[in-house]
Amino acid sequence: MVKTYRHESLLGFFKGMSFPIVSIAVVNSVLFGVYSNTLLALTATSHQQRRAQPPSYMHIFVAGCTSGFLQAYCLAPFDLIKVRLQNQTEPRAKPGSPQPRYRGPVHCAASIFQEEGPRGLFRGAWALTLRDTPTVGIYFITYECLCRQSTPEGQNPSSATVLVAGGFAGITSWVAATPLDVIKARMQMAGLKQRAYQGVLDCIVSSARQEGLGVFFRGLTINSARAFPVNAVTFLSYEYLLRLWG
Ligand SMILES: C[N+](C)(C)CCCC[C@H](N)C(=O)O
Repeated sequence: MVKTYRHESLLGFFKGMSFPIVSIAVVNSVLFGVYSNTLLALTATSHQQRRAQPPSYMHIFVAGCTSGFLQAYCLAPFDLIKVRLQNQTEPRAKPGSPQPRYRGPVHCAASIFQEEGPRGLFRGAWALTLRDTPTVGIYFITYECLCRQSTPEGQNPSSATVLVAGGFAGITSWVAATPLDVIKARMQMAGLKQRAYQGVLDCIVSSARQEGLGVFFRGLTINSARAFPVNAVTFLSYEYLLRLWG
């Protein structure tokens, strides 16, 4: 954090932000929409009915994994651009300093498209899918379990319960997701700052061989620190919007 601030000023912390802000609405819409509609297909209960007829944890896990798998492909291009921009560490425009490779998210997308073709925008998508499919299942199971433990049967959880359950769902799912999150980011940077890999398995094996197993938990602390507030607010919005419109 100190180096980023000194090297790139406060703006360094908001690099690559415009795309995630635009994309997170679409990705969350797919994430929560597929989850809720898969539960509707599995249990024939709407969101409101599920408080009185709670789905089984198996159904919640299946719906979460389905949602994680489908939202990964919506997320992949936006996530790639975010990682590429966040890994540009050239100092802010100082005379004589080397210019960063990408001038911004649109230039980044156009450069990847020109240099690597449309498939280039899905670099790291497999690792992202492997990361998100099981961990979104864990995400929703954790949320539902904590809500049920703190809410009388048949009632809606309170705002405090939703915030705490959502926050811990975020942390739990990111703890499970961080190893593959590291691999995903390396696959997305392959060929630029990272050596090119022969695939996800090659990236996992060579990273473990060269840097030890600790490499798979790089970023866990920062991921967890941001995961609580982000997902607490996400679930509160989800619950209240559905109560308003559901
Ligand atoms: C499944 N995985 C842990 C990767 C993400 C689940 C939480 C996603 C949330 N939008 C966030 O940014 O934290």
